Amino acid sequence: MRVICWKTTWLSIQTMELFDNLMDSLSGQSYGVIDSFLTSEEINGLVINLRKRHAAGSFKEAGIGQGSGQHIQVLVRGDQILWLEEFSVVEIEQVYYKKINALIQSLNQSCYLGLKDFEFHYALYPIGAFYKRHLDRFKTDSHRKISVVCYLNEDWQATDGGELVIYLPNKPPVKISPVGGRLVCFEADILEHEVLPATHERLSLTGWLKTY
Ligand SMILES: O=C(O)CCC(=O)C(=O)O
Ligand SMILES: [Fe+2]
Repeated sequence: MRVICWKTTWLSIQTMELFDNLMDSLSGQSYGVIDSFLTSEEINGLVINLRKRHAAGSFKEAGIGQGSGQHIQVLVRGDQILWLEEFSVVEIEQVYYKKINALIQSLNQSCYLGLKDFEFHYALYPIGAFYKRHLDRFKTDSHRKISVVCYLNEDWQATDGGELVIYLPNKPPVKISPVGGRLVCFEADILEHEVLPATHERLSLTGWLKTY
């Protein structure tokens, strides 16, 4: 369990505006997007780290379910993942965590979400891999409040596919392209979503903001 250090974070006016827009969107339609949450240097650093660990064989086929009930099901999801561990966090991951902590602080201050913890994994979707329509929150784990996906694909084109499709109640689904640096947040227990296959490897950092 990670302990979040509630240091006062000084956010730029621009970041505050981005967070405010995200929170409006989250409270209005249960999802929100921040473009350019990461700079291209940050994306680059994370991708280098992701690729190094992938080459070292640290990634595993992602499973479905939780704990010992987890099983691998390529017909449902075809991504490979690596969880970020608290004690092996390299500098560039700390930069990411710092931004996530600032976001958590804003969400708690404005939306009273009581977020205290988070967990993230790298995800690599090989060409053609997908993740069928699903809900992120496990039936037995009500602590995952907000799902957060940050994309690490530089030069992603609309024709590359790999969109995240979010299914909204009583509205047409929304398709979001996994453009590098883009951050998508949505309510983990409310919005079903899926990942469409892509014509390129699709990289991301995916995680959850939790109440404990
Ligand atoms: O990568 C995405 O766009 C979403 C991933 C996802 O739904 C998940 O890992 O649960
Ligand atoms: Fe998901």
